Amino acid sequence: MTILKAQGLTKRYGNHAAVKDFDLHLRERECIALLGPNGAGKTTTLHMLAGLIPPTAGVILSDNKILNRDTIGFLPQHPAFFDWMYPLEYLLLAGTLSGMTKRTIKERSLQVLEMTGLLEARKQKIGSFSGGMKQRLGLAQAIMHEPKILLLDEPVSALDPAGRIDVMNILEELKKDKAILFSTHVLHDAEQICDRALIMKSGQSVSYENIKEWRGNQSSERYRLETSVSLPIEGLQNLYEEIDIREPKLIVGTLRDKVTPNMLLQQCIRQDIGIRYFGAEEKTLEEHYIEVIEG
Ligand SMILES: Nc1ncnc2c1ncn2[C@@H]1O[C@H](COP(=O)(O)OP(=O)(O)OP(=O)(O)O)[C@@H](O)[C@H]1O
Repeated sequence: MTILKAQGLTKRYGNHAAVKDFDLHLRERECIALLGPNGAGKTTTLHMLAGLIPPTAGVILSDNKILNRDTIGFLPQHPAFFDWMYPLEYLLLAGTLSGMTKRTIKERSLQVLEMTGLLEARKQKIGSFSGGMKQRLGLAQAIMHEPKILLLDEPVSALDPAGRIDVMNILEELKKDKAILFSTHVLHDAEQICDRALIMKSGQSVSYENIKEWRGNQSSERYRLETSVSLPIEGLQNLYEEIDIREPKLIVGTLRDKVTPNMLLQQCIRQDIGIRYFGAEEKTLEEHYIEVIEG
């Protein structure tokens, strides 16, 4: 069932359309990545969906009714923290702003700190937190009131690899009972965790892929060949229809009609080329993204 629907969403600043005719169908427990270059309109879209800025045109519905803000948890791109506060004070503030009672806030704060791996750090001031811990506290704030929908603006872009993995693991858990829409420039994460990827360019949605179906639809006729020596390409080249020599020891390509992978491997053996890896290669979301953005 669609839990968040947007139709014809548009935001104009003067003559400039930051977002134009944007449609979205976010289903229960679905995770969608919002991708696009800087300035594509991702933040503006998330702000409209979160009710932070009014759209110039278009409608936003939840369960086919006018969106109730209580169903949304939002993590801004640059969450503001008071360094002198303790995490529980910050969550008290967030819970109070969401209209929660003091008693519920107390219980729920400990739960969300546990979920975000910050329970042990509850006696530390926020000022002593690392970037990753702050981002997790931002997530804790977003889920305080148990929203059904999470909107996250670049939750991992500013984090180091360990911090990114922590946040991604939390999102994996959260998506078991929440619908999540998050913007990111880290395409690998989007590919790992999301059901769909929505690519925006110049304020418009230009590609909307179901990641599983998109993978299944790919004809895996590209092969990746990694060798232990720099490739003497003569002899191999005429077996390929299309060839991409990425590095001296790595080529990716599609074989000619009637050429089998075995024939390619036999040719490598004849030329005494040591094979380190050979296998079918699927297109990555990153390659698809670049084709869509540059196309
Ligand atoms: N308050 C504003 N006034 C005028 N123009 C704005 C305003 N907010 C955003 N824009 C413009 O709208 C466009 C979309 O901006 P937005 O921040 O939504 O992009 P984004 O995809 O989130 O970019 P990034 O990846 O850099 O965060 C940009 O051209 C931006 O300059």
